[in-house]
Amino acid sequence: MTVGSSARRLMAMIFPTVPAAWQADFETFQRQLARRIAVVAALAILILLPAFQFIDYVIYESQDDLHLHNALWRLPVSLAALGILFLRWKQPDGAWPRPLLLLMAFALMTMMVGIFANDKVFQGGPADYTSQGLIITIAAVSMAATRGLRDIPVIYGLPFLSLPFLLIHNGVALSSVTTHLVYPAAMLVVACIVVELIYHSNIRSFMANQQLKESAMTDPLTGLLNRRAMSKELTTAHARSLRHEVRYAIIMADLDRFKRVNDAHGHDVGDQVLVELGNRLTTSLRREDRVSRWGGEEFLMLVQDTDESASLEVAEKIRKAVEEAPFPTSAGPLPITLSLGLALNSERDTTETVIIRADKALYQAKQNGRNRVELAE
Ligand SMILES: Nc1nc2c(ncn2[C@@H]2O[C@H](COP(=O)(O)OP(=O)(O)OP(=O)(O)O)[C@@H](O)[C@H]2O)c(=O)[nH]1
Repeated sequence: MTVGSSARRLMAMIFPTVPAAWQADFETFQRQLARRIAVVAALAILILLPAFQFIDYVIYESQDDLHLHNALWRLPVSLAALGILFLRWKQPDGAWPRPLLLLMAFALMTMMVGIFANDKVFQGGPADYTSQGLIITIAAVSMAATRGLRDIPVIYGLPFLSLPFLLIHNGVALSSVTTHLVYPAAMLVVACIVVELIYHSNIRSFMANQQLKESAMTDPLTGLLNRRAMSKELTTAHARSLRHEVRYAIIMADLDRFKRVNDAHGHDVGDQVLVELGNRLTTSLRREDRVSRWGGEEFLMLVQDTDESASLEVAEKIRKAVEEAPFPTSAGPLPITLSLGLALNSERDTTETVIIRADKALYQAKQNGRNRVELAE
């Protein structure tokens, strides 16, 4: 292994990226994560901000300007939190979680920076208390950056850029503005690191989960759907067929005289034939159709939105794709053929009855000489 490839593997381990095929699932994962964080953060905000407002009154009783100022800074973030809880109730599966979470985080940082800038100059004001508040807020808001570093400018950019102006506006001397910026700037750097670590650990846990999910759904030899996953697909297709009044077809396919291949060339060569068959079946079907390894050398295919002549054409195309070119194996090219049974669903069917009819048609194809398609009655 070269130094370059080791470095690349190390970088991929530290900064994993999501493969294109999983992007849609990753979006869903991100949205669910953002929704959970948004709801918890909104509840925390709606409990903590009124509590802080009350504590301000108790500690700094006579400073009405301070209370009004703080209440105004606290209002937008409280509204954003209320908006999140409202949408969670009205549109639980909507696309709002990420944008609203970012908006609430931005409002929270703006609030904190505003209060921080004001308390720095307030006579007897709670400067230390807001410095600590700023640190805690930055740490808490880091959770809102569900896309890592790229969310930071959205959340922190404007509040931090406006901090020097707020300080000057509140009467801080130009010469001491930079002193007041040290704390927030240091926290910003820490936040960037934390956010990136959280983001990549999220990606890693998503990928681990996804790999588990995929391996529970696929046949390890051919990479096709396994029987369990295909059963789910059939249930969905059946419900869809009833709802939209469209038909689906099930094609049950079985290699002809496959035992002879195993006996003559060994199990490994037999496995190579199964893998090649999986590829040919997949490339013969449309994207919305499904192929599964139903049992040892038996494959079940689901053809969506179809009718008798179209599905017969598909089955014939598959048969030809297997027959027309020998299968490349380590024992050399082997001529292979496939028998297929085809059944279309009707209103009276369940998925099980369609499978039984496809199976019977397959049996008929074997009886009638193999390497052929039979349509179920
Ligand atoms: N290499 C390999 N062979 C398998 C696998 N699963 C099942 N088989 C073999 O598939 C063969 C099926 O044989 P049979 O049921 O007798 O059928 P056939 O020889 O294909 O004959 P017909 O179906 O009647 O045309 C058996 O030899 C099984 O061992 C597998 O995962 N790998």
